[in-house]
Amino acid sequence: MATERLQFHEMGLDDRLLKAVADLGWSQPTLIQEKAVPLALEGKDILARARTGSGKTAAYAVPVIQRILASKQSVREQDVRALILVPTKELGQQVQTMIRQLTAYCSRDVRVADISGKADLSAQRPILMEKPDVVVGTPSRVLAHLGAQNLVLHSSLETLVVDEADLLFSFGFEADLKNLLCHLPKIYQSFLMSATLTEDVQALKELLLHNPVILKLQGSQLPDSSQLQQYSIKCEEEDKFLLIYTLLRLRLVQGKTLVFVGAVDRSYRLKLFLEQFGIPACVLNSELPVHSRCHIITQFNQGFYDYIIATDEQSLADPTAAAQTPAGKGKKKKTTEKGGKTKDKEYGVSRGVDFQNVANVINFDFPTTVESYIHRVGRTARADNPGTALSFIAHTELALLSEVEEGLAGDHADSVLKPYQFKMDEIEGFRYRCRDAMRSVTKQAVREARLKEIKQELLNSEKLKTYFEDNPRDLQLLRHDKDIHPAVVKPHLKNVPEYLVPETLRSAVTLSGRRRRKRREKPKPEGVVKSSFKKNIQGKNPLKSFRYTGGRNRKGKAGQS
Ligand SMILES: Nc1ncnc2c1ncn2[C@@H]1O[C@H](COP(=O)(O)OP(=O)(O)OP(=O)(O)O)[C@@H](O)[C@H]1O
Repeated sequence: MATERLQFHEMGLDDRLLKAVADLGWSQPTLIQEKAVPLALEGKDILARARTGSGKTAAYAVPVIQRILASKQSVREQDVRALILVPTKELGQQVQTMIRQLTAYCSRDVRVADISGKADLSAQRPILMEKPDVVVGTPSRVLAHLGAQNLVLHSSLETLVVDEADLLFSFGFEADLKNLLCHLPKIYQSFLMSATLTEDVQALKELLLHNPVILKLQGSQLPDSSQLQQYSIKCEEEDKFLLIYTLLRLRLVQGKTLVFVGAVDRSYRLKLFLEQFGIPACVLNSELPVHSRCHIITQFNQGFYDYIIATDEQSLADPTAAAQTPAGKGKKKKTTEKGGKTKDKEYGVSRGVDFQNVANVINFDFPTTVESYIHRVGRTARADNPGTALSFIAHTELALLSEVEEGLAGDHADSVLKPYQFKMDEIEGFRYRCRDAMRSVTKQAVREARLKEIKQELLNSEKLKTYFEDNPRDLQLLRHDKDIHPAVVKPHLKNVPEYLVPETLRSAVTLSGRRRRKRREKPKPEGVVKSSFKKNIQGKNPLKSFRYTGGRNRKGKAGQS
């Protein structure tokens, strides 16, 4: 239904900006944009809390760009006018991309540089010497450049944005941020943006904002159940593998899916496990170079992969904390994992990264904090899209589930996770195959999978390109080195014999990669969200026809209580 929402063209924005917004297909501002943009254009400091995926980036980017465009009408020296602080490199690149999209018709007038990447300070110096209008970076990076005099802000800066504000302190940026403030002028406009309002944000508010307008939008921190459906399934550790196999192999979960696990090792375990059934997934973790991480996200967004197995930043708090250890909460961040592997402390998958069109988020391991749950689940149901979140809960994670439910219940009655009644006994037939597959996923296989990833990185490395040009033999050796994790894939596991498929699903699922004839879907009445979980022939969600305990329901009637 058309609302009386203030429209972009009623905000007094530059035509070039409006054209770019139209190109992005944004027919109207989101709620946070509608509220924040006019206030920002009035010059107010803003503290905004709005749920994940609600369009906070453009809520500050649009006024930042507008202000720069307006100032360019008078002859002024080229200078850095806006600084956007982000907690992670992924987010840095994403913010830069969004600003580039919004300045598609005025890219000469508004130049943006993201310095959060891994390049040497000296390599980034020339970029900063050109004084881009907008600089995006992590606090440590920005501080390093300020210290090296590559960046001077005390006379030119007009706007400071702190994106994902709650994360900056928890990522250990507090000292950097305080030092950084000494380099800023006395007066500038500030924005603090966050999906969660923590004590850290409160502390930041005192530090950065002057008499701000506080926009605390939407009661709930996550979309309500008409847009986002949240479920939990109680199961034991081994069942997690059985469940994910069933959900993905029988395509009960459809569409792009992010699977979160609690540790890097575990992500490779899961990847290798799924690979044996012919289910390809890529891993995303802090050990991968930033370039590769961003590449994976871009490729996922472009539809090259359906599944990403991600280790989010909570695992940095305690790398050994897989599913079994709910006590990771509040622990100090480490930057090395077992075995001395260096992790990137400026890595974050679940915070702010705009994975596009994610239909499902699966918490294979449950997150250790309420915030982490919100941010992980917030990767789906973004903007106006529907989404589903499904959490596997081992008994060691029950306390965490209660904590999250409590945290969300205060927020919105709709937010509470509904139990997914799953007939585990009907998929018992798959257990043997899963055990068979798990036997191949040895520590050695996991180690080799990690090595393979590194080998791939070496082959793709821009930095090593010239080295390989000078030393082609090394490149050949690396290329023709025997595949590091040889055929753990067992071809016989790829196919699912029909007799193993629960009766209730036989007519609905896709086996051996062959699709059954698609049923033409009736157009849905307005407002009905299409579930991303595949429906069975009776039109019921097949997952709901399973019961974890209790009697069988051969007819496939919905068994959810
Ligand atoms: N006015 C709009 N209309 C439609 N889509 C929009 C609009 N504004 C932003 N979007 C899209 O919504 C998605 C989410 O936006 P964004 O990443 O800014 O959310 P966010 O609030 O910063 O989320 P998070 O808290 O997770 O960082 C993006 O894909 C963006 O392109």
